[in-house]
Amino acid sequence: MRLAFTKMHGAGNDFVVIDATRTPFAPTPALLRRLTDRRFGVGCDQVLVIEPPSTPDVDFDYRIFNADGSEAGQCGNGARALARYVREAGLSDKDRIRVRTSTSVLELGYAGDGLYTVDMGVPRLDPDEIPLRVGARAIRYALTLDGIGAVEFGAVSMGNPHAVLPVAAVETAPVESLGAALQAHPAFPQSVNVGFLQVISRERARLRVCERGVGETLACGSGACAAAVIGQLWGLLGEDVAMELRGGVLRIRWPGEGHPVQMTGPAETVFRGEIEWPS
Ligand SMILES: N[C@@H](CCC[C@H](N)C(=O)O)C(=O)O
Repeated sequence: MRLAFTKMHGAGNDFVVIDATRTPFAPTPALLRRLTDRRFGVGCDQVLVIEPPSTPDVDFDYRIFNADGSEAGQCGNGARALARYVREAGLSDKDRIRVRTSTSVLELGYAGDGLYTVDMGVPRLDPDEIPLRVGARAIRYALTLDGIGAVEFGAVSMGNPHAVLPVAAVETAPVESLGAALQAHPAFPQSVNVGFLQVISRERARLRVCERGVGETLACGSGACAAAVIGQLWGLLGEDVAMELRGGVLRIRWPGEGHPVQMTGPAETVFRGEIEWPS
């Protein structure tokens, strides 16, 4: 059988997009490995699957699989790629579409100049919703990690769990080692995406993210939203922030608690292809 796919990226966070709007796609772990593996397969951080809507209030369902095969509830960069895919493939003639992930409903649209905007929904700050096992909600949490010591961070769910750590310089931050240690901590029962945030001014910050199920990526859209929310709650960032990631810049707007986060950034199509499956 031949499986058609589209390789895309959003600020360097790369995807294999499968259009399952006409033909159902039920990925096995082996097929996901073939699609995500950068040496023995196509290669990507996430596989994104577009499906027919499961409820009438959305245009499409949107499933997200990390490189390790785990399924995630949110992918902000992927949502911009999806908005571009739907436009290019002529799957909808609407200016804005609504998509359902396993945890969230997102609204996506073209913003002009090659940029796409995603309404990422209202950030969830209650520890039970993240989920984070620490007791009461706080602006900063602390955990003691074996061989590392005490680590302070903010935490939020953007439809997936995020921890955000303040750093003096992202270039020297121990992204993979500290990221992996926090991801394995029992306080995060579903693991966590870990962002390292360097604030430059109230409108500008740098961010590196160790993603759950992947490792460090060139950009993480939900991570950029999480960092903007936590940075604002800490009183360090304003409502509009240019978040500089290794693969590009995302603009994040959050008017404050109870409001949804808007993320604007690029989405590119790299190439289209087919694989034989099973090979
Ligand atoms: N790249 C993403 C997030 C993908 C999912 C994440 N690794 C998780 O497991 O929650 C983004 O742009 O938001």
